[in-house]
Amino acid sequence: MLGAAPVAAFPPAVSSSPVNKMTRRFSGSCRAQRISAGYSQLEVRKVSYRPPGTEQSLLNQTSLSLPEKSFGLIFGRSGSGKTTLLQLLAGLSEPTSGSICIQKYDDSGNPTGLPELLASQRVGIVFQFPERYFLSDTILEEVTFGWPRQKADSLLRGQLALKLQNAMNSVGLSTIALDEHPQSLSGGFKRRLALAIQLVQTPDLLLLDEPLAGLDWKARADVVNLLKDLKKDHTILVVSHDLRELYPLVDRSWRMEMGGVLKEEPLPV
Ligand SMILES: Nc1ncnc2c1ncn2[C@@H]1O[C@H](COP(=O)(O)OP(=O)(O)OP(=O)(O)O)[C@@H](O)[C@H]1O
Repeated sequence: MLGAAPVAAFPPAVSSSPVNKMTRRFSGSCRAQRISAGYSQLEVRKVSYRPPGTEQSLLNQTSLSLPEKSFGLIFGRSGSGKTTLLQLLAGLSEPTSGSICIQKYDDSGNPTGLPELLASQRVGIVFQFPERYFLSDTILEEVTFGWPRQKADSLLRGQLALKLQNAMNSVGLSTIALDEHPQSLSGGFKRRLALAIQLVQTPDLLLLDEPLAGLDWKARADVVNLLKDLKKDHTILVVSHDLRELYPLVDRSWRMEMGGVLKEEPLPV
């Protein structure tokens, strides 16, 4: 299990920094040149997985692709392999075969460069009932778990404080007291905190296993609204049985069939 790591006691940065609100004006004959930025997407390519020491494959040639800043949802029967796939994506286990990578494309949809393997440091995962794994006595310690406690120079301290502030802002927790106990929060706010713990690492991909499980109707609506906001800036892949509530957010969806076979199909709602 996790040991007691030193914790930073950095206060959030005081001033709120508006994110890129500057607008540019072009006058006369001066024209804005279109920059071809392209896009990147997560690609799971024919991934199979057989746990070490077992004969049975839990995933069978699973493939999916999810463009950046999209919301993907995997549904299917209990025991079909959905959580196993999230664990592979998070780098907690290695596929037996196949690959998990990020591929860049130009605006015309042509691949640019070689695919890059997805680094586990770039992935945040929130397990089912994440509040059960809160270990610290304060919200600040929980979010900054593992940060250097002392001897950080002022530049690093400033950067970490900004990361903390951005993460708390993005989950709507910027006004809560950071010295409160995490377990004193309501159910919905505990889920917000669990998301902030991942977002503070600025992941490229956010994986959520049953984000609405165990919440009352109000907290569920609260988390759905939060995910709608997060979707604007993050690539999110969710495993859930709560199809009706998440339906408005979903860009791509897949059914996981028993035996770990994944098929892209619309949500049956
Ligand atoms: N390390 C392992 N060794 C052997 N079997 C495993 C291992 N991990 C998971 N399983 C089995 O693999 C199957 C798929 O499990 P998984 O948790 O991925 O399913 P799931 O679709 O997420 O189910 P649920 O919806 O209930 O969470 C289950 O039958 C599970 O018992």
